[in-house]
Amino acid sequence: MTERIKCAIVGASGYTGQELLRLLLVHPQVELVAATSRQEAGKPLSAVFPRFRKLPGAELPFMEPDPDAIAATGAQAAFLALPHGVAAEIATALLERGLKVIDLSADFRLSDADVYEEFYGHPHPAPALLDEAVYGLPEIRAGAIREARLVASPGCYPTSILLPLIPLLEASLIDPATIVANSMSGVSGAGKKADVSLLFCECNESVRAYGIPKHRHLSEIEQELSIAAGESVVITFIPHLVPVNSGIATSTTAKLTEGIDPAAIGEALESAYGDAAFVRLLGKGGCADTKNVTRTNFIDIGWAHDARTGRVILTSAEDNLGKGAGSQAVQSFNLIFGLPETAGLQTA
Ligand SMILES: NC(=O)C1=CN([C@@H]2O[C@H](COP(=O)(O)OP(=O)(O)OC[C@H]3O[C@@H](n4cnc5c(N)ncnc54)[C@H](OP(=O)(O)O)[C@@H]3O)[C@@H](O)[C@H]2O)C=CC1
Ligand SMILES: CC(=O)N[C@@H](CCC(=O)OP(=O)(O)O)C(=O)O
Repeated sequence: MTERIKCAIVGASGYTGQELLRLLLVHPQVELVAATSRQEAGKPLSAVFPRFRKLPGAELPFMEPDPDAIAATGAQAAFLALPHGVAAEIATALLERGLKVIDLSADFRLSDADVYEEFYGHPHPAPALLDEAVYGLPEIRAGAIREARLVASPGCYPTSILLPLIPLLEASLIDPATIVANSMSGVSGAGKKADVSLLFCECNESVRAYGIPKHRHLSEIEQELSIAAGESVVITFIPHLVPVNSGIATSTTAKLTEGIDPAAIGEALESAYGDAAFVRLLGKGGCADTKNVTRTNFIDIGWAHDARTGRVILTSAEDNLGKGAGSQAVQSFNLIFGLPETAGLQTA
Protein backbone atom coordinates (compact mmCIF):
# COMPACT_ATOMS: atom_id res chain seq x y z
CA MET A 1 0.00 0.00 0.00
CA THR A 2 1.29 3.49 -0.82
CA GLU A 3 2.04 5.86 2.06
CA ARG A 4 -0.89 8.01 3.04
CA ILE A 5 -0.45 11.76 2.72
CA LYS A 6 -0.16 13.57 6.04
CA CYS A 7 -2.63 16.44 6.27
CA ALA A 8 -3.44 19.28 8.64
CA ILE A 9 -6.68 21.24 8.97
CA VAL A 10 -6.11 24.72 10.35
CA GLY A 11 -9.36 26.08 11.75
CA ALA A 12 -10.88 22.61 12.14
CA SER A 13 -13.55 23.59 14.68
CA GLY A 14 -15.55 25.84 12.32
CA TYR A 15 -18.17 24.80 9.78
CA THR A 16 -15.89 24.23 6.81
CA GLY A 17 -13.28 22.74 9.13
CA GLN A 18 -15.84 20.24 10.37
CA GLU A 19 -16.73 19.35 6.76
CA LEU A 20 -13.02 18.80 6.05
CA LEU A 21 -12.78 16.55 9.13
CA ARG A 22 -15.79 14.56 7.92
CA LEU A 23 -14.09 13.95 4.56
CA LEU A 24 -10.44 13.59 5.56
CA LEU A 25 -10.94 11.25 8.53
CA VAL A 26 -12.20 8.62 6.06
CA HIS A 27 -10.24 9.63 2.93
CA PRO A 28 -8.41 6.44 1.82
CA GLN A 29 -5.14 8.24 0.99
CA VAL A 30 -5.01 10.68 3.92
CA GLU A 31 -3.62 10.53 7.42
CA LEU A 32 -4.88 13.46 9.46
CA VAL A 33 -1.98 14.54 11.68
CA ALA A 34 -3.08 17.99 12.85
CA ALA A 35 -6.35 19.83 13.49
CA THR A 36 -6.24 23.27 15.06
CA SER A 37 -8.55 25.34 17.21
CA ARG A 38 -7.54 27.89 19.81
CA GLN A 39 -10.76 27.39 21.76
CA GLU A 40 -10.72 23.57 21.70
CA ALA A 41 -6.94 22.99 21.98
CA GLY A 42 -6.17 19.83 23.95
CA LYS A 43 -9.57 18.20 23.47
CA PRO A 44 -9.91 15.17 21.17
CA LEU A 45 -11.86 15.69 17.95
CA SER A 46 -14.43 13.15 19.18
CA ALA A 47 -15.16 15.19 22.31
CA VAL A 48 -15.93 18.33 20.32
CA PHE A 49 -17.69 16.48 17.48
CA PRO A 50 -19.29 13.30 18.86
CA ARG A 51 -20.42 12.36 15.32
CA PHE A 52 -16.79 11.33 14.63
CA ARG A 53 -16.53 8.92 17.60
CA LYS A 54 -15.04 5.55 16.66
CA LEU A 55 -13.75 6.77 13.31
CA PRO A 56 -9.99 6.25 12.84
CA GLY A 57 -8.17 9.42 13.92
CA ALA A 58 -11.04 10.78 15.99
CA GLU A 59 -8.97 10.78 19.19
CA LEU A 60 -6.44 13.22 17.70
CA PRO A 61 -6.41 16.28 20.00
CA PHE A 62 -7.03 19.77 18.66
CA MET A 63 -3.83 21.81 18.78
CA GLU A 64 -2.98 25.52 18.68
CA PRO A 65 -2.56 26.99 15.17
CA ASP A 66 1.22 27.31 15.50
CA PRO A 67 3.03 26.82 12.15
CA ASP A 68 6.13 25.24 13.74
CA ALA A 69 4.02 22.75 15.68
CA ILE A 70 1.94 21.95 12.56
CA ALA A 71 5.10 21.38 10.47
CA ALA A 72 6.55 19.20 13.27
CA THR A 73 3.68 16.72 12.80
CA GLY A 74 5.13 15.91 9.37
CA ALA A 75 2.10 17.37 7.57
CA GLN A 76 2.68 17.59 3.81
CA ALA A 77 -0.48 19.57 3.08
CA ALA A 78 -2.56 22.03 5.07
CA PHE A 79 -6.17 23.02 4.50
CA LEU A 80 -6.84 26.51 5.85
CA ALA A 81 -10.43 26.98 7.06
CA LEU A 82 -9.68 30.33 8.68
CA PRO A 83 -11.07 33.86 8.43
CA HIS A 84 -9.58 35.91 5.60
CA GLY A 85 -6.61 37.97 6.73
CA VAL A 86 -5.59 35.29 9.24
CA ALA A 87 -5.30 32.67 6.49
CA ALA A 88 -2.69 34.64 4.49
CA GLU A 89 -0.33 34.88 7.45
CA ILE A 90 -0.53 31.18 8.28
CA ALA A 91 -0.29 30.23 4.59
CA THR A 92 2.96 32.18 4.29
CA ALA A 93 4.44 30.44 7.33
CA LEU A 94 3.39 26.96 6.19
CA LEU A 95 4.65 27.45 2.63
CA GLU A 96 8.03 28.51 4.09
CA ARG A 97 8.03 25.20 5.99
CA GLY A 98 7.49 23.21 2.79
CA LEU A 99 3.79 22.36 3.03
CA LYS A 100 1.34 22.57 0.15
CA VAL A 101 -1.51 24.88 1.10
CA ILE A 102 -5.17 24.72 0.08
CA ASP A 103 -6.78 27.88 1.39
CA LEU A 104 -10.57 28.02 1.73
CA SER A 105 -10.56 31.73 2.59
CA ALA A 106 -10.68 34.59 0.11
CA ASP A 107 -7.08 35.64 0.72
CA PHE A 108 -5.51 34.35 -2.49
CA ARG A 109 -8.46 34.34 -4.89
CA LEU A 110 -7.83 37.77 -6.38
CA SER A 111 -4.83 38.46 -8.56
CA ASP A 112 -4.89 42.20 -7.79
CA ALA A 113 -4.03 43.38 -4.26
CA ASP A 114 -5.84 46.70 -4.84
CA VAL A 115 -9.09 44.87 -5.65
CA TYR A 116 -8.61 42.82 -2.45
CA GLU A 117 -8.26 46.02 -0.41
CA GLU A 118 -11.31 47.55 -2.12
CA PHE A 119 -13.54 44.57 -1.29
CA TYR A 120 -12.04 43.34 2.00
CA GLY A 121 -11.29 46.71 3.56
CA HIS A 122 -7.65 46.11 4.51
CA PRO A 123 -4.35 45.83 2.64
CA HIS A 124 -3.49 42.33 1.44
CA PRO A 125 -1.34 40.59 4.09
CA ALA A 126 0.85 38.67 1.60
CA PRO A 127 0.68 40.30 -1.87
CA ALA A 128 3.89 38.59 -3.02
CA LEU A 129 2.03 35.26 -3.15
CA LEU A 130 -0.86 36.44 -5.34
CA ASP A 131 0.88 35.69 -8.65
CA GLU A 132 1.63 32.15 -7.62
CA ALA A 133 -1.77 31.20 -6.17
CA VAL A 134 -4.06 29.17 -8.43
CA TYR A 135 -7.81 29.84 -8.37
CA GLY A 136 -8.99 26.36 -7.45
CA LEU A 137 -11.92 25.57 -9.71
CA PRO A 138 -10.90 22.03 -10.72
CA GLU A 139 -13.27 21.85 -13.71
CA ILE A 140 -11.58 24.93 -15.20
CA ARG A 141 -7.98 24.84 -13.90
CA ALA A 142 -7.09 21.20 -13.28
CA GLY A 143 -3.73 21.52 -15.03
CA ALA A 144 -2.56 24.50 -12.97
CA ILE A 145 -3.89 22.99 -9.74
CA ARG A 146 -1.82 19.83 -10.30
CA GLU A 147 1.35 21.98 -10.33
CA ALA A 148 0.34 24.33 -7.50
CA ARG A 149 1.94 24.91 -4.11
CA LEU A 150 -0.87 27.28 -3.09
CA VAL A 151 -4.50 26.81 -4.15
CA ALA A 152 -7.13 29.47 -3.47
CA SER A 153 -10.30 27.46 -3.23
CA PRO A 154 -13.22 29.52 -4.58
CA GLY A 155 -16.04 31.00 -2.57
CA CYS A 156 -19.37 29.23 -2.27
CA TYR A 157 -21.45 31.72 -4.28
CA PRO A 158 -18.76 32.12 -6.98
CA THR A 159 -18.61 28.37 -7.62
CA SER A 160 -22.36 28.24 -8.22
CA ILE A 161 -22.24 31.22 -10.59
CA LEU A 162 -18.97 30.59 -12.44
CA LEU A 163 -19.40 26.96 -13.45
CA PRO A 164 -22.64 27.51 -15.44
CA LEU A 165 -21.46 30.77 -17.02
CA ILE A 166 -17.83 30.15 -18.00
CA PRO A 167 -18.48 27.79 -20.96
CA LEU A 168 -21.15 30.14 -22.32
CA LEU A 169 -18.88 33.18 -22.11
CA GLU A 170 -15.95 31.31 -23.63
CA ALA A 171 -18.14 30.49 -26.65
CA SER A 172 -19.65 34.03 -26.79
CA LEU A 173 -23.18 32.59 -26.45
CA ILE A 174 -24.43 35.26 -24.02
CA ASP A 175 -24.04 39.02 -23.66
CA PRO A 176 -21.75 39.58 -20.62
CA ALA A 177 -23.28 43.01 -19.94
CA THR A 178 -26.68 41.48 -19.16
CA ILE A 179 -25.77 38.92 -16.47
CA VAL A 180 -27.89 38.89 -13.29
CA ALA A 181 -27.32 36.21 -10.61
CA ASN A 182 -29.65 35.58 -7.66
CA SER A 183 -28.35 33.16 -5.03
CA MET A 184 -29.88 31.65 -1.92
CA SER A 185 -27.57 30.35 0.79
CA GLY A 186 -28.07 28.28 3.91
CA VAL A 187 -27.05 29.88 7.19
CA SER A 188 -23.83 27.84 7.63
CA GLY A 189 -22.46 30.01 4.81
CA ALA A 190 -21.93 32.72 7.39
CA GLY A 191 -19.62 30.55 9.54
CA LYS A 192 -19.91 29.46 13.17
CA LYS A 193 -19.94 32.81 14.84
CA ALA A 194 -22.17 34.57 17.34
CA ASP A 195 -24.15 37.16 15.40
CA VAL A 196 -27.65 38.36 16.33
CA SER A 197 -28.78 38.44 12.68
CA LEU A 198 -28.01 34.71 12.47
CA LEU A 199 -29.99 33.61 15.56
CA PHE A 200 -32.69 31.01 14.92
CA CYS A 201 -35.60 33.43 15.40
CA GLU A 202 -33.98 35.98 13.08
CA CYS A 203 -33.54 33.48 10.22
CA ASN A 204 -36.12 30.75 10.60
CA GLU A 205 -39.22 31.04 8.39
CA SER A 206 -37.79 34.16 6.80
CA VAL A 207 -35.86 34.98 3.62
CA ARG A 208 -33.90 38.13 3.00
CA ALA A 209 -31.53 39.62 0.46
CA TYR A 210 -28.32 41.11 1.83
CA GLY A 211 -24.96 42.44 0.74
CA ILE A 212 -26.32 44.55 -2.14
CA PRO A 213 -25.14 46.04 -4.40
CA LYS A 214 -21.48 45.03 -3.92
CA HIS A 215 -21.06 41.75 -2.04
CA ARG A 216 -17.35 40.89 -1.65
CA HIS A 217 -17.73 37.78 -3.80
CA LEU A 218 -18.34 40.03 -6.82
CA SER A 219 -14.61 40.66 -6.93
CA GLU A 220 -13.67 37.04 -7.69
CA ILE A 221 -16.81 36.38 -9.77
CA GLU A 222 -16.06 39.31 -12.07
CA GLN A 223 -12.34 38.45 -12.21
CA GLU A 224 -13.05 34.92 -13.42
CA LEU A 225 -15.91 35.88 -15.77
CA SER A 226 -13.67 38.51 -17.36
CA ILE A 227 -11.00 35.89 -18.04
CA ALA A 228 -13.62 33.63 -19.67
CA ALA A 229 -15.14 36.44 -21.76
CA GLY A 230 -11.82 38.02 -22.73
CA GLU A 231 -13.18 41.41 -21.71
CA SER A 232 -14.09 43.22 -18.51
CA VAL A 233 -17.36 41.82 -17.11
CA VAL A 234 -19.52 43.51 -14.46
CA ILE A 235 -22.62 41.73 -13.20
CA THR A 236 -25.54 42.16 -10.82
CA PHE A 237 -25.37 39.69 -7.91
CA ILE A 238 -28.06 39.41 -5.24
CA PRO A 239 -27.37 36.97 -2.40
CA HIS A 240 -30.18 35.83 -0.11
CA LEU A 241 -30.17 34.05 3.24
CA VAL A 242 -32.66 31.18 3.46
CA PRO A 243 -33.57 29.14 6.55
CA VAL A 244 -31.75 25.90 5.82
CA ASN A 245 -28.48 24.72 7.35
CA SER A 246 -26.61 24.36 4.09
CA GLY A 247 -27.03 24.48 0.33
CA ILE A 248 -26.87 27.20 -2.31
CA ALA A 249 -29.34 27.58 -5.15
CA THR A 250 -28.44 30.12 -7.83
CA SER A 251 -30.54 31.36 -10.74
CA THR A 252 -28.62 33.32 -13.34
CA THR A 253 -29.95 35.06 -16.44
CA ALA A 254 -28.33 36.71 -19.44
CA LYS A 255 -29.35 37.65 -22.98
CA LEU A 256 -28.62 35.05 -25.64
CA THR A 257 -26.27 36.50 -28.25
CA GLU A 258 -28.17 37.56 -31.37
CA GLY A 259 -28.29 34.88 -34.06
CA ILE A 260 -27.35 32.02 -31.70
CA ASP A 261 -29.52 28.89 -31.66
CA PRO A 262 -30.55 28.30 -28.00
CA ALA A 263 -29.59 24.63 -28.38
CA ALA A 264 -25.95 25.84 -28.36
CA ILE A 265 -26.31 26.45 -24.59
CA GLY A 266 -26.91 22.79 -23.86
CA GLU A 267 -24.16 21.78 -26.29
CA ALA A 268 -21.60 24.10 -24.65
CA LEU A 269 -22.43 22.79 -21.16
CA GLU A 270 -22.24 19.20 -22.38
CA SER A 271 -18.92 19.82 -24.10
CA ALA A 272 -17.46 21.47 -20.97
CA TYR A 273 -18.82 19.10 -18.33
CA GLY A 274 -20.04 15.91 -20.01
CA ASP A 275 -17.02 14.06 -18.59
CA ALA A 276 -16.68 16.05 -15.33
CA ALA A 277 -16.97 13.82 -12.27
CA PHE A 278 -18.79 16.34 -10.12
CA VAL A 279 -20.93 18.38 -12.52
CA ARG A 280 -24.35 16.90 -13.25
CA LEU A 281 -26.19 18.45 -16.17
CA LEU A 282 -29.97 18.49 -15.86
CA GLY A 283 -30.56 19.50 -19.48
CA LYS A 284 -33.07 21.93 -20.97
CA GLY A 285 -35.78 22.88 -18.48
CA GLY A 286 -33.91 21.23 -15.57
CA CYS A 287 -34.23 23.09 -12.25
CA ALA A 288 -31.42 22.36 -9.80
CA ASP A 289 -32.50 21.49 -6.25
CA THR A 290 -30.28 21.73 -3.18
CA LYS A 291 -31.71 18.57 -1.62
CA ASN A 292 -29.90 16.53 -4.26
CA VAL A 293 -26.46 17.98 -3.56
CA THR A 294 -26.14 18.69 0.17
CA ARG A 295 -23.27 16.74 1.79
CA THR A 296 -21.81 15.98 -1.65
CA ASN A 297 -19.23 17.49 -4.00
CA PHE A 298 -21.75 17.70 -6.84
CA ILE A 299 -23.02 20.81 -8.54
CA ASP A 300 -26.21 20.33 -10.57
CA ILE A 301 -26.88 22.67 -13.51
CA GLY A 302 -30.03 23.15 -15.59
CA TRP A 303 -30.88 25.67 -18.29
CA ALA A 304 -33.78 27.17 -20.26
CA HIS A 305 -34.31 29.81 -22.93
CA ASP A 306 -37.19 32.28 -22.73
CA ALA A 307 -38.01 33.20 -26.34
CA ARG A 308 -40.17 36.14 -25.14
CA THR A 309 -37.26 37.95 -23.47
CA GLY A 310 -34.38 36.38 -25.37
CA ARG A 311 -32.81 35.49 -22.02
CA VAL A 312 -31.06 32.29 -21.03
CA ILE A 313 -31.90 31.05 -17.51
CA LEU A 314 -29.36 28.89 -15.68
CA THR A 315 -30.09 27.14 -12.40
CA SER A 316 -27.41 25.59 -10.21
CA ALA A 317 -27.31 23.92 -6.81
CA GLU A 318 -24.42 22.90 -4.57
CA ASP A 319 -23.60 22.55 -0.89
CA ASN A 320 -21.91 25.74 0.32
CA LEU A 321 -19.81 23.62 2.71
CA GLY A 322 -19.20 20.95 0.01
CA LYS A 323 -18.59 21.96 -3.62
CA GLY A 324 -18.63 25.55 -2.32
CA ALA A 325 -15.84 24.90 0.23
CA GLY A 326 -14.58 21.69 1.88
CA SER A 327 -15.06 18.96 -0.71
CA GLN A 328 -13.94 21.23 -3.56
CA ALA A 329 -10.74 21.86 -1.58
CA VAL A 330 -10.27 18.08 -1.26
CA GLN A 331 -10.82 17.76 -5.03
CA SER A 332 -7.90 20.17 -5.55
CA PHE A 333 -5.82 18.28 -2.97
CA ASN A 334 -6.42 15.06 -4.94
CA LEU A 335 -5.14 16.75 -8.10
CA ILE A 336 -2.04 18.20 -6.39
CA PHE A 337 -1.02 14.81 -5.04
CA GLY A 338 -1.78 12.86 -8.24
CA LEU A 339 -4.68 10.94 -6.69
CA PRO A 340 -7.90 10.08 -8.52
CA GLU A 341 -9.93 13.32 -8.57
CA THR A 342 -12.81 11.51 -6.89
CA ALA A 343 -10.80 9.97 -4.00
CA GLY A 344 -12.74 10.29 -0.77
CA LEU A 345 -15.47 12.31 -2.44
CA GLN A 346 -17.96 9.80 -3.74
CA THR A 347 -20.73 10.53 -1.28
CA ALA A 348 -24.45 10.81 -1.99
N1 LIG B 1 -19.08 28.68 5.56
C1 LIG B 1 -19.05 28.56 4.23
O1 LIG B 1 -20.01 28.10 3.60
C2 LIG B 1 -17.82 28.97 3.46
C3 LIG B 1 -16.73 29.56 4.08
N2 LIG B 1 -15.63 29.91 3.33
C4 LIG B 1 -14.48 30.53 3.97
O2 LIG B 1 -13.77 29.52 4.70
C5 LIG B 1 -13.15 30.08 5.86
C6 LIG B 1 -13.69 29.34 7.10
O3 LIG B 1 -15.10 29.54 7.15
P1 LIG B 1 -16.04 28.88 8.24
O4 LIG B 1 -15.63 27.48 8.48
O5 LIG B 1 -17.42 29.17 7.82
O6 LIG B 1 -15.64 29.76 9.52
P2 LIG B 1 -15.95 29.49 11.06
O7 LIG B 1 -16.13 30.81 11.69
O8 LIG B 1 -17.05 28.49 11.18
O9 LIG B 1 -14.58 28.82 11.59
C7 LIG B 1 -13.39 29.54 11.65
C8 LIG B 1 -12.25 28.65 12.18
O10 LIG B 1 -11.04 29.41 12.25
C9 LIG B 1 -10.52 29.41 13.59
N3 LIG B 1 -10.02 30.75 13.85
C10 LIG B 1 -10.75 31.90 13.92
N4 LIG B 1 -9.94 32.97 14.12
C11 LIG B 1 -8.68 32.48 14.16
C12 LIG B 1 -7.39 33.09 14.37
N5 LIG B 1 -7.27 34.42 14.55
N6 LIG B 1 -6.29 32.30 14.36
C13 LIG B 1 -6.41 30.96 14.18
N7 LIG B 1 -7.59 30.32 14.03
C14 LIG B 1 -8.72 31.08 14.01
C15 LIG B 1 -11.70 29.01 14.47
O11 LIG B 1 -11.29 28.29 15.62
P3 LIG B 1 -10.76 28.95 16.97
O12 LIG B 1 -11.44 30.29 17.11
O13 LIG B 1 -11.10 28.00 18.05
O14 LIG B 1 -9.28 29.07 16.75
C16 LIG B 1 -12.50 28.07 13.56
O15 LIG B 1 -11.95 26.77 13.62
C17 LIG B 1 -13.53 31.57 5.85
O16 LIG B 1 -12.50 32.30 5.27
C18 LIG B 1 -14.81 31.59 5.02
O17 LIG B 1 -15.03 32.85 4.49
C19 LIG B 1 -15.55 29.63 2.00
C20 LIG B 1 -16.59 29.03 1.35
C21 LIG B 1 -17.83 28.68 2.03
C1 LIG C 1 -24.69 33.21 4.14
C2 LIG C 1 -23.44 34.01 4.25
O1 LIG C 1 -23.31 34.89 5.08
N1 LIG C 1 -22.48 33.74 3.37
C3 LIG C 1 -21.19 34.39 3.38
C4 LIG C 1 -20.30 33.79 2.34
C5 LIG C 1 -19.13 33.23 3.07
C6 LIG C 1 -18.01 32.78 2.23
O2 LIG C 1 -18.11 31.90 1.43
O3 LIG C 1 -16.91 33.46 2.39
P1 LIG C 1 -15.66 33.58 1.45
O4 LIG C 1 -15.92 32.73 0.26
O5 LIG C 1 -15.48 34.99 1.10
O6 LIG C 1 -14.50 33.04 2.16
C7 LIG C 1 -21.29 35.88 3.10
O7 LIG C 1 -22.19 36.32 2.41
O8 LIG C 1 -20.37 36.58 3.52
